[in-house]
Amino acid sequence: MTAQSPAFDVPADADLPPLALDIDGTLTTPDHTVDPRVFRALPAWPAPVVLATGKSFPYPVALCHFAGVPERVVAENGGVVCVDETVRVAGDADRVARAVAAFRERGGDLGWGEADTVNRWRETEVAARLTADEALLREVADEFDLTFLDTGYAYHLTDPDVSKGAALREAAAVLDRDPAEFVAVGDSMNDASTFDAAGESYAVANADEAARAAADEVLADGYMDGTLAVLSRLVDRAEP
Ligand SMILES: O=C(O)COP(=O)(O)O
Ligand SMILES: [Mg+2]
Repeated sequence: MTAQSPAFDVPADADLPPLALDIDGTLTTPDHTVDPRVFRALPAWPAPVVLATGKSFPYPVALCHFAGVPERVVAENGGVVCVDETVRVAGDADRVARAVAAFRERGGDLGWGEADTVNRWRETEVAARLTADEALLREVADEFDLTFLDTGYAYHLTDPDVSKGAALREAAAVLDRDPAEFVAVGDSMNDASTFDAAGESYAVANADEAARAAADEVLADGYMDGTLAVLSRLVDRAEP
């Protein structure tokens, strides 16, 4: 049986590697919406796919749910890992909360408004809008010993002990896979650790400097076009 997708055919019995895919900038369009081809490509892939994002836990879970694929996700830049029925949460959320309190006391605003659905379900780190006071965020990150990340979509204050890459290693263990079996695609500095953990890594054309430097290869195509180019290449390579 062959599952059809707009960009490639994936034989269901093809020997294809597991994937670690970033979401924003990698599975999306330049308008920040999910590229509709994701809903064909993910279910067609015969090996495990781990979605690794800086977004909070419900976002990648919802994407898996609506794409009809198993819930295999890394959220909050590695703070949360959920693979099949296993969930682990790591990182010093109290320290992050104290850093946010200090940021606010000094006049900072995370920039998401009253409902703040960006942070509402966040368990281990915090995200600020790119319009937030970057210098002040960097100041409190230093003071509270947190990592400052600029993904191009948001600023994050994250426990330095967590990363997408460390989380991918944990996800791989649950899936009984070697992290080196994974092929990773991403676009930002928060994907560099994923690229280190995976055996093969690609930065899409819209990637930032840190992702480009960490990737094995920088793709000619951006966003989902770049990601699909990798998947097509893997399918071609697997064909006898
Ligand atoms: O949440 C962000 O800032 C970016 O999300 P991403 O890791 O899926 O690109
Ligand atoms: Mg991204």
